[in-house]
Amino acid sequence: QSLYQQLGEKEGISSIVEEMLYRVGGDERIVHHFDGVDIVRVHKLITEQVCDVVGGPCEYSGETMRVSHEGMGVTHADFNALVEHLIIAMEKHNIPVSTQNQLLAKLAPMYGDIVEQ
Ligand code: HEM
Repeated sequence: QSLYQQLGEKEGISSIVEEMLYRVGGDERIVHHFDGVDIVRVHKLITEQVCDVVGGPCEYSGETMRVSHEGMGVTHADFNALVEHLIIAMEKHNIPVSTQNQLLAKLAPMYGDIVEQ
């Protein structure tokens, strides 16, 4: 099974990202970054991006990570908080740890373009 299939394909990814964003919305450490943000659009774009980087039949149509997070002042702790919610979301969807780690490894290289402090 490909990583894309292990994550439940587009539908599974969409629902994992939804769960992650829902949890981010309740996290007072980082929710301020999302004030005034069109969360439906961000959900669509992150789903598309994850689908793309895990080899699914999607083409990410959003901005680069550097441009879209520029000036936000996302910290190391903020980044870890979001990843924590992603892990919990994957746990809730019964994604095996080895699969979780494969997705995290695909996202890790984006760290330098997202975190500014
Ligand atoms: C691996 C980690 C992350 C990934 C893969 C990711 C991915 C994305 C993507 C695909 C977008 C849409 C880009 C576009 O507008 O074209 C986006 C937007 C955004 N991200 Fe992230 N992101 C990550 C981490 C974070 C963190 C840690 C924060 C803050 C705590 C954050 C806050 C935001 C906000 C506020 C937007 C909306 C920007 C806007 O529409 O004005 N992101 N992210």
